[in-house]
Amino acid sequence: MGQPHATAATDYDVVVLGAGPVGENVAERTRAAGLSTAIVESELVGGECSYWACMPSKALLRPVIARADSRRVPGLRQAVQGPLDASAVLAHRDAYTSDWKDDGQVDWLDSIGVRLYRGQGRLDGPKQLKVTSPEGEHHTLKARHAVVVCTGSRAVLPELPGLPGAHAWTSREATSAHAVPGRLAVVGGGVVGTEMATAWQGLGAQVTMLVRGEGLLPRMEPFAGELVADALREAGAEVRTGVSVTSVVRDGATVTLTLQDGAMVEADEVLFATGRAPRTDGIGLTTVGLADGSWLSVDDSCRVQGSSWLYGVGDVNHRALLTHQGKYQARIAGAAIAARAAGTPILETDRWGAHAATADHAAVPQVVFTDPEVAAVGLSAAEAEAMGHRVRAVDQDMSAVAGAGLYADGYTGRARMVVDLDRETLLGATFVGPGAGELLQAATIAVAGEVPIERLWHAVPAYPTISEVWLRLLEGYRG
Ligand SMILES: Cc1cc2nc3c(=O)[nH]c(=O)nc-3n(C[C@H](O)[C@H](O)[C@H](O)COP(=O)(O)OP(=O)(O)OC[C@H]3O[C@@H](n4cnc5c(N)ncnc54)[C@H](O)[C@@H]3O)c2cc1C
Ligand SMILES: NC(=O)c1ccc[n+]([C@@H]2O[C@H](COP(=O)([O-])OP(=O)(O)OC[C@H]3O[C@@H](n4cnc5c(N)ncnc54)[C@H](O)[C@@H]3O)[C@@H](O)[C@H]2O)c1
Repeated sequence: MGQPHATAATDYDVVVLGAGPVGENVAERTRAAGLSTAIVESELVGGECSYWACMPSKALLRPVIARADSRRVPGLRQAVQGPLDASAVLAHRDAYTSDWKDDGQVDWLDSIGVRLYRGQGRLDGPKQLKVTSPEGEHHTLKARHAVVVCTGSRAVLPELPGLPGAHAWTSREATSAHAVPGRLAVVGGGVVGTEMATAWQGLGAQVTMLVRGEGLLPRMEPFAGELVADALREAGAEVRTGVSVTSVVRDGATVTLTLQDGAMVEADEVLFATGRAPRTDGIGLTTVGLADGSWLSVDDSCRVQGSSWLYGVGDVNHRALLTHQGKYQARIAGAAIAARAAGTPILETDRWGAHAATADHAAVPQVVFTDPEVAAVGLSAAEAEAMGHRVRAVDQDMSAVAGAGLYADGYTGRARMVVDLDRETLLGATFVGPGAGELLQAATIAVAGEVPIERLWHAVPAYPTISEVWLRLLEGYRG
């Protein structure tokens, strides 16, 4: 075997570490601005989102939700009573991950003139990275203007006796498994837990959710978690709240979880959906005065606090762990890097300026693809009050809207808008119900646009769509 060899340093205007959706978008923006750009990736170009998160999870969920929706339509219900064809769903998921191959995304990087370095990258002092390729080659990359860390996040497992030997699932296994387990225990009631419980219960597993808090989706309006828990139970899952797992033991095909009251839960697989940690350990942060393994604290242009050249974009900055929000940050950071490289004296970093990711604070949209779907943007009523806003929450039963009744027999859903009483604009909105995800963009525009209620009154929803819930909410506010 030959000795690993080092190449001479190569200079680029911008070097991006991590080619997930966010790193790809930063590179695309800086290239479009005429800056030479290299990107470093240790696994697959496309990142967590393409292979172990958004794409495979939604490919698993779509048939589950479509079947549930169909069963609520008179005349169609009886045609969709059978089980899903799980192997066809898993094959559909495999197609969405391109069988975990990134050729298409590599070709795209090539087409936009971004140089890809495959391997593990780490900072090596200011504006410099070392990359070790899978073949053991070492490359030194120097950045004239910016290094952008987009290394994302990984699942966190709690420290529990027995867990290391229990072959527990994280989000990676939950999105890439090739067989439906008979019994699946899901620990954690956040977004990953509720989506994956919905998917695998729908695919035929017997799911038991073990949630230590009072309910599901604790960061959203309380009715969101309540409606999702009701629906999961109706689909046959067990949802246990206020329980903590204290140990895990795997014995062959069976995993046994012990709870704080001594009760035991047996399953074939257990998913820990208990949050995320930054993938910043071992990437050389200490060589630039930062703590190894820390989330990167950034300003609104996504530049690391106190640095003139280091950026942290996407999950790694912990502002909003969502693909679309990371890609938004990538557009903002890309523009800021280009402006600074061009010597622009003053950047537009004021609220809603071209170089400020203001929406991260005020208008983050999220759809949880459960049945019912949960769609939320901006602040919940509790968050708005905690931030000192004078607010009024207006609620509406979505089943009262003609379009909802037509969409599904016995439609169950609820909507809330949170109004800033001082400005008479929306601070947030939440819709929970079948098909609710597609209602969200209108709310995002209202929140990000700070559209006054008196003008929203003129935005007439078409009859008979579920969007007429807007009219009911506005009537509820205006009386
Ligand atoms: C199960 C699940 C479902 C989700 N569903 C959705 C959804 O429906 N919608 C949504 O908006 N968000 C969703 N998310 C969140 C979304 O996946 C993340 O917000 C998104 O992937 C973040 O993108 P990123 O580019 O910052 O990081 P990542 O996608 O994690 O990409 C980081 C990349 O950096 C690479 N890397 C790391 N360290 C190094 C290194 N030292 N050298 C070289 N390369 C390195 C990694 O290999 C990876 O390719 C989901 C998350 C999970 C877990
Ligand atoms: N559709 C989407 O937009 C989507 C889908 C999946 C994930 N995501 C993103 O991925 C991120 C990660 O999701 P997640 O669900 O892993 O994290 P999360 O933070 O949303 O939920 C984790 C849950 O686990 C609980 N928990 C933590 N430690 C625990 C323990 N030891 N025992 C029991 N419960 C414990 C927490 O209280 C929390 O409720 C989210 O922030 C979300 O934005 C988005």
